[in-house]
Amino acid sequence: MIKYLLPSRLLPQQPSEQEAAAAGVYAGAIATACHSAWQHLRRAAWLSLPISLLGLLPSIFLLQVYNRVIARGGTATLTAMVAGVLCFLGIEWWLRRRRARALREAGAAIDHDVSQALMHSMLQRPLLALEQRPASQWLQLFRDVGAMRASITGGLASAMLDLPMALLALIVIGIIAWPVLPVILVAMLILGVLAWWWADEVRSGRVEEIAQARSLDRNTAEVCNARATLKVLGYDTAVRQTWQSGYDHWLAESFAKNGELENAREASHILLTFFSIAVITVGAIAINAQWMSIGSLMAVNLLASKALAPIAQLAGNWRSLARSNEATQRLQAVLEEPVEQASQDLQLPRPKGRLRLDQASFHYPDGRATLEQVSLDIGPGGLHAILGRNGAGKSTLAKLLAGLYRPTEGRVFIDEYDLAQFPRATLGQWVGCLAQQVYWFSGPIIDGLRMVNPEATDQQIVTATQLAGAHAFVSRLPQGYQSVVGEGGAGLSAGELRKLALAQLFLRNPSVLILDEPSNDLDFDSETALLQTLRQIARRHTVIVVTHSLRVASAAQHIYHVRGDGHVEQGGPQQMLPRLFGTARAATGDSGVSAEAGADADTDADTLPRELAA
Ligand SMILES: Nc1ncnc2c1ncn2[C@@H]1O[C@H](COP(=O)(O)OP(=O)(O)OP(=O)(O)O)[C@@H](O)[C@H]1O
Repeated sequence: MIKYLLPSRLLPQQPSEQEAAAAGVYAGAIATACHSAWQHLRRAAWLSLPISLLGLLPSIFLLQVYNRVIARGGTATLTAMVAGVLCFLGIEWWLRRRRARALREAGAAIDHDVSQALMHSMLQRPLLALEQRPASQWLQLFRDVGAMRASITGGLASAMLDLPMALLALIVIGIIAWPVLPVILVAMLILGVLAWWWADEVRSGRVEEIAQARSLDRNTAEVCNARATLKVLGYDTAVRQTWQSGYDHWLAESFAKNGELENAREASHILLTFFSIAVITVGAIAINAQWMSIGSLMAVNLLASKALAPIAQLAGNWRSLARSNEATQRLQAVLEEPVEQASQDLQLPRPKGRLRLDQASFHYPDGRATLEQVSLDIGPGGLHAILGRNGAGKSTLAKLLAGLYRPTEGRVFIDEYDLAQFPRATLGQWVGCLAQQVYWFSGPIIDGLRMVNPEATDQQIVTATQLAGAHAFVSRLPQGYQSVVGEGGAGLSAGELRKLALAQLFLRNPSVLILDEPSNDLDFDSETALLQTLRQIARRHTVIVVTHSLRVASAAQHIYHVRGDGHVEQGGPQQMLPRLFGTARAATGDSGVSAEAGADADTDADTLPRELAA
């Protein structure tokens, strides 16, 4: 953190253009945020100078009261002095408010810039990178931004800004009560050394404590996510024990470190009192020797606390600096990770939907190869099924075709365009996906549908839900399309959620639709209706379905068998299905589909994509 707040000439050399391009585009976000915070911090530092001067007033007032008012009985002088001090107190209050505001603005600049960069960087990363880090870790990173801000707006910043006051207090002490100056200098030295020593102790301990707190957070988040599953499976005892052991470990560490900090704080307090007594003792001796007045001693007592307080305060605030430094390093490392390139300004013609894999291979980061030099030519148009055993690589192939994963070797094309040149946001308009796991954002159903296509008309929304088989059940809800769904789709069944997600996909009207096990959770009639819909859409769009269902596979015109050894074989259903399922074809059950089960009887599915494209 400190590194980023240093003046620019003290900062390490700027990275070369090549290095900057290799790093994430958000790598400079913290430095930029600190630069804007620095403007506010500088204002706070300037404001600290008059505040420091005004901070000397009470001691000068005390000195004058002893030397002029009490010694000479000057009531008029006292009245004038009180009026003057009140006036200056007003000014100090105003200055202090401005300084506090400047610190708040510095904190807000950090919070705003770094949080935004973090959110953008998270949403712009490739899917594979997102899959490597769980949600709880992202939440912790957002909390880290708060830790960075706290070190700027908290006690540490105030202590630093009060350091000029300490210097001024020393100068005044030197002028009005020089015999006690050595005592105060020694006190400052001892407190400074102790602050540094404790800082070291706390720094190392704190990092360990933070690591444990983070691991506990992750564990807690996982248990919270799995709470319903644990209840259903009934094995919460083992999980609770693991969580409890992590929690106890962290609590013990935190308790010990808090103890160390409290010891440091209490020791500072006792030392301050001890030095105050030392000042009075030395002052009394100096008064007896007529080297200074009683007024000077009273004033010096106040001044000594002004000189020593910021140093004592530093001791108690190293913890927030250690936490902030640790948080900043972690955030910097994450922001340096690469993100997807920004979308092109050029509006390219909408592709017809021909997908082509050219000698494409894909390896997961652990080195496992899922696909080896696969070449495929899919579409345009038609219903295509990807089949294979569990773990063979079907979803991986679907993600490659959707541009969600980049091939480690070879290339993937949509029409003549290489997918690698587009960020997912651009590709999403052309290649729509229905994921294996459906997630629905909380809020009214209509908002969730509009989210994917804000320009969709009411008619288009209703047609899309009819086609997806969702209109009937949504209409039956007491609030209809305004019904509020909970986080992740809580309150709806798995099949209902899948139908709504399908409606979202239709609303985007992409050239290629890739559906990962779309008939999961659907009843027989709904699956039949889905097949009818997909076949109709496949007349003008490329529809690719990852499936284990013989009925869905039977409806396809082309089959791609992911063998699990990195290779994919293809052929027509007549040739492939008997080999894969031991039977030539399943009954698709096209007849007798109820209106509630899927596409409404009066919905012309064939016209829907054209209507949505309008
Ligand atoms: N993010 C990942 N990191 C590492 N390996 C992964 C990752 N995702 C999947 N795999 C592995 O890659 C292989 C293929 O996974 P994939 O999800 O493509 O299988 P699938 O054919 O869709 O399986 P299923 O029918 O069970 O859905 C599996 O062995 C899986 O363990």
